[in-house]
Amino acid sequence: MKIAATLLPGVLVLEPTVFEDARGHFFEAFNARQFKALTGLSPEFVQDNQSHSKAGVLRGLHYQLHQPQGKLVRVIQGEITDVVVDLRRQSPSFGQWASVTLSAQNRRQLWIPEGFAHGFHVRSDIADVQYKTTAYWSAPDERCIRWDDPDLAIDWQLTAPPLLSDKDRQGVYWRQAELFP
Ligand SMILES: Cc1cn([C@H]2C[C@H](O)[C@@H](COP(=O)(O)OP(=O)(O)O[C@H]3O[C@@H](C)C(=O)[C@@H](O)[C@H]3O)O2)c(=O)[nH]c1=O
Repeated sequence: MKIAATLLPGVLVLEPTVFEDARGHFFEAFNARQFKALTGLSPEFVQDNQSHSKAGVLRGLHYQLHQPQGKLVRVIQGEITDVVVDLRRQSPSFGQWASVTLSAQNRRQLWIPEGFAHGFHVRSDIADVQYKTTAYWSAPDERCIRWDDPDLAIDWQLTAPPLLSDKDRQGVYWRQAELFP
């Protein structure tokens, strides 16, 4: 497993070691001991989520306010632009965003600690995205920031208007977003 930093402190890119043979390949998608050795962290994951999306779908930017979720995200089919926004008031990168291409081919995983809003845009015909979370989903605790907020000015590298959920169309502007207590 290789690890690389991103522009946002605490957000990490992990790349598993892949063993190829005549049958195909094998890799450990998650190994708690190795994760701790590389990151110093021992997150307790309580949910494994999986979503399937069509080309052009954009989900986000989501976070939970009182029960924040750390997320370990990977793509098992297709390719996405994965985006995080730092909502941690004390952080040197507060209000900044970073994006990483995650695909079934590059097998990269993004570790997003608690304190970030998260979203992704699907660049391939379909994308199956799988992510582990450190807190349970709580509908009343969910918040959504607009993906196209002009102050955040995220470069999603879109070539067409994205396909959004009704909920995501009603995301709030960054300036009005509720921040972690
Ligand atoms: C997130 C979630 C949704 N659901 C249900 C609610 C709803 O009926 C259906 C679809 O939910 P959503 O529209 O919120 O799904 P989606 O827009 O894919 O939401 C996800 O987006 C990405 C970017 C994230 O970071 C995730 O944390 C999550 O917020 O699934 C659960 O049962 N458990 C969950 O953990």
